[in-house]
Amino acid sequence: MNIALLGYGRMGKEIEKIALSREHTIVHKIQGNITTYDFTNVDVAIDFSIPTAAFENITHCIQQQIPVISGTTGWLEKYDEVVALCEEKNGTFIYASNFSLGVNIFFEMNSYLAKMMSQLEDYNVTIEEIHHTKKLDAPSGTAITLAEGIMQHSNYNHWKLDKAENDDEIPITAKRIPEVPGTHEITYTSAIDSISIKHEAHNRQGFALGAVVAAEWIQGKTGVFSMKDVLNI
Ligand SMILES: NC(=O)C1=CN([C@@H]2O[C@H](COP(=O)(O)OP(=O)(O)OC[C@H]3O[C@@H](n4cnc5c(N)ncnc54)[C@H](OP(=O)(O)O)[C@@H]3O)[C@@H](O)[C@H]2O)C=CC1
Ligand SMILES: O=C(O)C1=N[C@H](C(=O)O)C[C@H](O)C1
Repeated sequence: MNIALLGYGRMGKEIEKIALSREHTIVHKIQGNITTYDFTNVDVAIDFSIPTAAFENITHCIQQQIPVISGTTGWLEKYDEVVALCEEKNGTFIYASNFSLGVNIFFEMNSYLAKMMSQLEDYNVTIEEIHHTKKLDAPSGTAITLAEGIMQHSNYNHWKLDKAENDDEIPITAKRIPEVPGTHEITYTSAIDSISIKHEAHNRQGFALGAVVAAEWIQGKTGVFSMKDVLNI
């Protein structure tokens, strides 16, 4: 595949390594103003840029009929607009707050646990995420996806950064510690005990591999997909 990297920071560089090891070619490493690049020979664009650039990057590719994989977090208020454009243009798009296989298994565990806990009123849930100090957004996209998974199966209706103010809010704590690639923990606490599940990334390889696998999987397909589709879980 000929890949255009939209964003060539920590993730862009990690994706390049994995893509080259799987015999793909990087045709562009785009760090700004996407409109100046020629997409004629591009099979797929992989966007790991910054929250303020993701929407323009993604919509530009959809307009040019280039399939897009996006892992950028912090721009999701415009997700529905991207879906609408994709449908209008018969385009191809995958967003995932987290592309790693481990976290996608963890998402399933989170839903299963939320279902079991939904009848147990003595327990309150909290989410904690820890990331490196260069991260621009808080809470992490993964923490938001985890909160959404809990809300689907419980009486919680919102998430709230730091302290919850109402009973139907899931509090999310975001900690920033140098060099941490990404840790997420969900804890249910009662007066009697606590139950926790945790995912800890040791490096960025899992995120990058998942994004490249998604780019390979999406070839020849049209529509809006998720990592659940890619991994068939
Ligand atoms: N879904 C997932 O699995 C994962 C998602 N992420 C997310 O991916 C994103 C990138 O993370 P990370 O690589 O660590 O961040 P970095 O800051 O290391 O990289 C972002 C890069 O985007 C560049 N950039 C700035 N403006 C644009 C633009 N208009 N178009 C393209 N690129 C641009 C930046 O350039 P410059 O420095 O010159 O501004 C920088 O090199 C974040 O939103 C992060 O949360 C991260 C890991 C996993
Ligand atoms: O910024 C990061 O580094 C990460 N961002 C993603 C997120 O916001 O969930 C995924 C991963 O945890 C690393």
